[in-house]
Amino acid sequence: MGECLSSGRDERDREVEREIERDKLLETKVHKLLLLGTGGSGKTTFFKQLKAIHGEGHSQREKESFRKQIYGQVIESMQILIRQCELVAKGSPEEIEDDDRAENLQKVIQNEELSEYKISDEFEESTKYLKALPNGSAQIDEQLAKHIGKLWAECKPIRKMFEHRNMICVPDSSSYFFDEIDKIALSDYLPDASDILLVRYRTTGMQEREFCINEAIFKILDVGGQRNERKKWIFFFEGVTAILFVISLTCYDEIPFEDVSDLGVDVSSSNSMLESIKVFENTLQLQCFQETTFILFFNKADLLAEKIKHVPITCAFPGYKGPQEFKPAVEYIRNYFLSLNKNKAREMLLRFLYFFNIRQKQIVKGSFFCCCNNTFLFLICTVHSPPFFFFSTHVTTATDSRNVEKVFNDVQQCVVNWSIKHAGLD
Ligand SMILES: Nc1nc2c(ncn2[C@@H]2O[C@H](COP(=O)(O)OP(=O)(O)OP(=O)(O)O)[C@@H](O)[C@H]2O)c(=O)[nH]1
Ligand SMILES: [Mg+2]
Repeated sequence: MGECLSSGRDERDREVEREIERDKLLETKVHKLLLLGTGGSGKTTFFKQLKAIHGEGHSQREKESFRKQIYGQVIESMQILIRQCELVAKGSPEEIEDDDRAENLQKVIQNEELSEYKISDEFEESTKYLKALPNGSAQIDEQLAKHIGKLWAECKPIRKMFEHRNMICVPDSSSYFFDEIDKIALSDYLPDASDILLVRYRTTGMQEREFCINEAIFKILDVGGQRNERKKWIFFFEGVTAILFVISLTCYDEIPFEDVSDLGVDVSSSNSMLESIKVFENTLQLQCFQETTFILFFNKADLLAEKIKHVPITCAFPGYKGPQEFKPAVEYIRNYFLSLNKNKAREMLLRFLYFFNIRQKQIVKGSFFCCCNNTFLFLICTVHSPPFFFFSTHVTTATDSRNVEKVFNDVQQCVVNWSIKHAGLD
């Protein structure tokens, strides 16, 4: 009986020790999460959201810098739209041969009436004003706002050209800023939360921040996703706990920014989704990530819900035979990305397949699917852990704070559980 009591006490002591170790691990360990993905997928938008939700928010200086970015995006977008309308409306290949965007665009819209892109004389003053702005001018005053507002509200060719923004690198969010032009032109204008999330600014280099999410410490790194920026990724690979790989669900009909302005690129073989697939595949194969957790964000769900009604995903996935509807399309894209994994130890049908229901905070062993609020979570582990790593996938809208907050709570739990398991403290 005495032996029984003492062995029970030993067991309890060990459990208490493990709990202390676990708490220590959570308090001291900094989980390094690296945001990767091609340009425009939404990495910085996630980063900004985390700053707003779990960080100190944006300072006055940062807001002033975002204001400058917004001015830049609005002016550049309208200038591109004007130029493309003018070039395409000319209709003669000789006249546009020095401009790749227009050349590419003409191939796509050759069945349309090109004269529909001709901007009529009543807008001449406005187009002249915008074209005469010096390069990099970054200030929107009342007068400039009047011209931009008029072109956006009344000029049909501009609206029509905006529908082809995927071919000419005009960001989706430019329509939002055109609509808000009067607010932006106010002398005391400072961007609000939505403006900050929607401005498009290509990241160069890297920005990092530490966030405390549910008492665990995360260092999150945001890097640039454009081709020349991707060459720098390797400098940030050391000590990564998990890769947060962001994929734009809407880029299946887009041309990569680098190809739009590259002379001689064949647009028929240039596609942002194919580029994202290639980059993901290459990242999976890197030796240093063979035991790293991958968390995939299939982002811009809100935009896909609209785009899928007009543009089939077969542009990038000719093998897709399902309906052009949101759910089956996302499911197909998600499975396509997961199928790129060639690491046997990571493979889906491992001997143990666990699905982790975050809401109920319990592991359900052997079930095949678990769906919590549009978020599919796969927790895959090898039979002989460690090594122990998993894939999890989330369908996200990075501009939606509530969605990001929920997704990161899930990510936090997964990463922390992984750390506990990895340290042998589960
Ligand atoms: N509507 C919508 N817009 C989004 C979403 N995610 C990102 N965006 C917008 O997409 C644009 C590009 O997002 P970024 O976060 O700058 O992309 P990035 O991956 O950091 O791009 P790089 O810095 O070039 O690598 C911005 O205008 C964002 O506001 C989303 O889920 N929904
Ligand atoms: Mg960025």
